[in-house]
Amino acid sequence: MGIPVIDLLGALAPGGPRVPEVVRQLREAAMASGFFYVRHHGVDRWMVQRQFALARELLELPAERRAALSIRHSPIMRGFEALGEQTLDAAMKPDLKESFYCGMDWPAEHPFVQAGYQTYGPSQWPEELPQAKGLCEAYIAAMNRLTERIMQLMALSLDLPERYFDTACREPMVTLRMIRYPAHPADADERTFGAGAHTDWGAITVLAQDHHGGLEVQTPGGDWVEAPPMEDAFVVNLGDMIPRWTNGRYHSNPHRVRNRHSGGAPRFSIPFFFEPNYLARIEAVPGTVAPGERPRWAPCTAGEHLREMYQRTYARTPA
Ligand SMILES: O=C(O)CCC(=O)C(=O)O
Ligand SMILES: [Fe+2]
Repeated sequence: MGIPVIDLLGALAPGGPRVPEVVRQLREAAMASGFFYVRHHGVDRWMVQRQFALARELLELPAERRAALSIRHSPIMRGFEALGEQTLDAAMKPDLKESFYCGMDWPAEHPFVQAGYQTYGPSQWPEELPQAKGLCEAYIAAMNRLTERIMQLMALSLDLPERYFDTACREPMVTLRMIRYPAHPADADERTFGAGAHTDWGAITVLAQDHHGGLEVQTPGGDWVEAPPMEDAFVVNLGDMIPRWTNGRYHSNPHRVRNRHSGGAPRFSIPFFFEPNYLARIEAVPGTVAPGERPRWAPCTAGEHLREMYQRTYARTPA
């Protein structure tokens, strides 16, 4: 089973001619692995290319500069993650990747910033790259538009009103991550990964990957399939909040990365993580719990859910 490709042409705006067809395809993908490609997604190609160029510049800053702007210095995990700092699959070795995390620019007086809530606070921008903040914020704005639309299509796919999730998605928790994976070592054992098998934690992840490949996705049957790069397409996958929101009807499947096909070059990828508002209540939506049955998950807030997940893989507690 491959990963389906969903063409968003004619479905990016409410009332578009292809909305019913896209909603059907989305439902099918969400009930299978929770992974799909999107084409004609409305994000300019040059914007994605520019973002990859920036990812390279960021992750090629001298190691001591990156260490000075480490996520360890940020209560909300913004900044640079070093090689081996995260272990996405606790049964495996630490991940062979390094990354830069940033987010939206919230005003210091916003109540969520004041409260120190995860994701709502300042990023750490390197002064050597003065263009970084503007580029990332523009990219995040484009990703926000795309994900908000995917959430609307998802609402339709659950026979809910198109704007059902809009309120929960206001002032969302978003994280943009730029990752560099060194080439997979020739002598690596089977416990070595660029990113160990994991599910994403939020609602929607939109991933731009370079041309090297290396992402693998677990199918509902348990096999691992490659999610090869596709020009001008993003890989979209559902995170753990979606099963919680749909009482298990939609899936967030494990995936992992090994940079094995690049001929020794590093692999870059840019995942954008979209989660609802920190205070949004995540509980089974209407129509997903059969009469007489109990929901599979206890309700929680989106913030509680995310906080628990960071704690598990970084062995530290963000706000
Ligand atoms: O680099 C990739 O292709 C995937 C990264 C990923 O799964 C993540 O950051 O959650
Ligand atoms: Fe992931």
